[in-house]
Amino acid sequence: MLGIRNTRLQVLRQWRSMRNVWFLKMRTELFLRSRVCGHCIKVRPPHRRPDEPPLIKGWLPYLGIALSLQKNPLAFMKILQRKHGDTFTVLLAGRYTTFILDPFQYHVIMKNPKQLNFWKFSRQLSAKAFGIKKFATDDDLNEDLHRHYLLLQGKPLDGLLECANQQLKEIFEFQLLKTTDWNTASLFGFCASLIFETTFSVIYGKTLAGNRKKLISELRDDFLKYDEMFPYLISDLPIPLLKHAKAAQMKVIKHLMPEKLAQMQGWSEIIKERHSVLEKHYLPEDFEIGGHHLGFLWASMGNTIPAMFWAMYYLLRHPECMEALREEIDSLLQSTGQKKGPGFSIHFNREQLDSLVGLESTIFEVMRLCSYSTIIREVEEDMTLNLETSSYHVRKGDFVALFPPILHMDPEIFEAPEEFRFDRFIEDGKKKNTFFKGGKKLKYSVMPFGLGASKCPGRYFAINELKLLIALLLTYFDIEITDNKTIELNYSRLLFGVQHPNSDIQFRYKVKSWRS
Ligand code: HEM
Repeated sequence: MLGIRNTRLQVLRQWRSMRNVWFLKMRTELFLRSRVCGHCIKVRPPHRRPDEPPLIKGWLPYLGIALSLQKNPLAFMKILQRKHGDTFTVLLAGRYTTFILDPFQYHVIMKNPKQLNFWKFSRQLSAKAFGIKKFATDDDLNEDLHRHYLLLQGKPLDGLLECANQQLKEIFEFQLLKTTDWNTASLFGFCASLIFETTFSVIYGKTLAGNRKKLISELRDDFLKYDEMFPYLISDLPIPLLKHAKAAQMKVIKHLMPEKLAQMQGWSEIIKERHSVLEKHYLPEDFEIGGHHLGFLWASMGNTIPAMFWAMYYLLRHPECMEALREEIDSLLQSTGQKKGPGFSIHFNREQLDSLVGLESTIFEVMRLCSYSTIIREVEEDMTLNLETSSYHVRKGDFVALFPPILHMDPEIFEAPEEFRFDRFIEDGKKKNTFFKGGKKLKYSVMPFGLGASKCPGRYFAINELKLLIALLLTYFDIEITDNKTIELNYSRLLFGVQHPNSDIQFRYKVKSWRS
């Protein structure tokens, strides 16, 4: 009798504990559901259908595998790949996301631009990160703005680079070349300041107000605070920090409202055109105008700043690379009749920058190691993904994604992929673009700039700006690292571009001795 009672009690306890776990899960889910805008938690049958990719839901409601992925994205994706193959679906922050890891299948995204839609995802991101809501109701606005991205390439790019040369001449002459002794600085802060001031002036021109230095420093500091908050803004989670993140966003938007930008002289062609488009779609006092400028500003610097940091970090850690690049730059200066020496007289045009194959290889190697840009599309209607080896059904509202770090760190493509080798992208003194996997030529080998509809329109400017800055720093300064600590990637903005370092590092620089 007592035995039966004990068994009943055990069953009751088990049932209660199961019920509590279930309640906890439901409460978390409902809480998140009530706070999360734009996404709904998908209700799925507990098992995948036979024609769907393997499904990994993780153990956390809503978040799914998000935390495991963020801890060590590459290692975790490799575990999933070993277990489930090159195509699988995961629950990731409220979305079922099908990853295609086989680089020979990447073209699926390009082949189905209508069924695999970039704009929906991009609209949600613009609303969260930049406060732009109008894309959801005004398709023409998106198209009008996109048309002008061509002003970042081709002939207009020459103008932007000319302006960058002028801008850097000022920064070097009036700031960096002023002292003759060693200066110690934090590398990330130094790179962020240099990229911010150069890029902002190239795109928006210069302020007419007298206190120019103060204004640009204020804007830079507010932008960098906003950028720090960026992962929280896009995370979708109801975290207390979100309030601070929104406040930081608002602060930068205020700097970028039309009446403030009207005080700038020398807008680039792209800003003039964007201004006309925004005037057509908004009233002058509409806050979203500032949001559009913030979006463009972030796109132009959000990745370039950490890319510059990592390029300098690897240069400082690899003297053989620094030496080789110095030789390459010196020989370009000689062949173009330019003399190193006191005073800032050096100028590099696009053709000259293009000839710096060692520097370009270094930048691509840095991107290979540090870029986690993930290509994401939303499935418009239930559809079949026809891959070479098999076909999979994916559902409306799910995401399909490519995860290039798997490609970047594939030892079959890049020997010793975890090592920094600055000359990886050089062959017989020329740029090397051809890489193989399993004896087959790859169409894509390094993908920091996205693919297809979402490919970065500023990529040529970005590479040239980085080259220009690094070439000038190496020409005018002796540079040394003063910290011994090893820096790693901080994955807080996982899936979004070049990752930030987990810590800053000290370095020192001194104007080359010909000046003394
Ligand atoms: C190292 C530097 C850079 C990297 C790694 C980079 C990477 C990317 C990536 C991956 C995207 C696509 C995002 C997506 O799929 O959602 C993108 C978009 C974009 N980038 Fe860049 N970018 C860089 C620099 C720049 C610069 C310097 C500019 C402008 C001067 C720029 C302008 C843009 C714009 C306007 C978009 C949005 C395109 C659209 O809406 O379709 N980027 N960038």
